[in-house]
Amino acid sequence: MYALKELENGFVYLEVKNEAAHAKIALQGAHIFKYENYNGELLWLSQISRFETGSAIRGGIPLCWPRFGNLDETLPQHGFARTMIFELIEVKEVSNSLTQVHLRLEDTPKSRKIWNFAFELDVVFEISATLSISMKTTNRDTKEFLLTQAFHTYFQVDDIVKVRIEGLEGMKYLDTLSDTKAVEDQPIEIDKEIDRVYLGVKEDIHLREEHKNISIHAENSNSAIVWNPWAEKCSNMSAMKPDAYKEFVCIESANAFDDFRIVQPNENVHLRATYLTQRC
Ligand SMILES: O=P(O)(O)OC[C@H]1O[C@@H](O)[C@H](O)[C@@H](O)[C@@H]1O
Repeated sequence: MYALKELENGFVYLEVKNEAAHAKIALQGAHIFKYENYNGELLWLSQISRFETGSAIRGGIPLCWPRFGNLDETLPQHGFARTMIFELIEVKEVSNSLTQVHLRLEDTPKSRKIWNFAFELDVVFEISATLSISMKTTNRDTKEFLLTQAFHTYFQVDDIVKVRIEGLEGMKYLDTLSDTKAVEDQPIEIDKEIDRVYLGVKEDIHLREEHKNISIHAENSNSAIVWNPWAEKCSNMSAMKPDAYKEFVCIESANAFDDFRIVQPNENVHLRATYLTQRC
């Protein structure tokens, strides 16, 4: 079953339930903020996140589009899609345990003021025993445009200091905190602030905890970001409780930095990620 729901302030989201999973997707930002299957909840959501037009939800999977990060001073950090209202194109109950949700954003006078291109951004979720999300960017303009993008996925974890991230060993990364480059020599464990952009990513990434493994399979992505703000930054961030950094890690499948795309008129670019959860 699925239903469109509206909060008192007019904020609209789609609720999907099938035999395999339960999900909630806001029309603002095509932003999934809940996905639960028989292995429990996948996504972290801030207890104090605002659900209101114009501010991005803190948690779930914000879409960074048409920019990842803040290198382009002409655009807001992580682009503008996460605060735009998408159109719900279709919900397809493919089987008892698979629901497809298709949302679309097109350029508007408002988006043209921020980024002066004609485009379509099609986002498709597959809600089943696994979660998959894809973004298809189509250039509807007469001139090419540059695209960087990411699924800014907040994974819920039991305890950040017990997390181990595998699959990025041997990868080059840019440490954006020190603005230095290095090569990852071992699985990642987190005991302080981390903000790294990995390049040349080819393999699946695994987020391992004592009783849970999450595998991230990305398509058409050669970059990934690992981020946790840790205590000091967390206490200064919007819509985050001071201790929230203990409960999540962001592992973002991206086309970021050197992994940017140039999209020619009438061409499109796909980015897709699939998340598989396992109890152990
Ligand atoms: O607060 P925002 O705009 O959602 O960004 C959160 C974080 O997003 C991450 O992707 C960036 O690497 C961090 O530098 C940034 O702080």
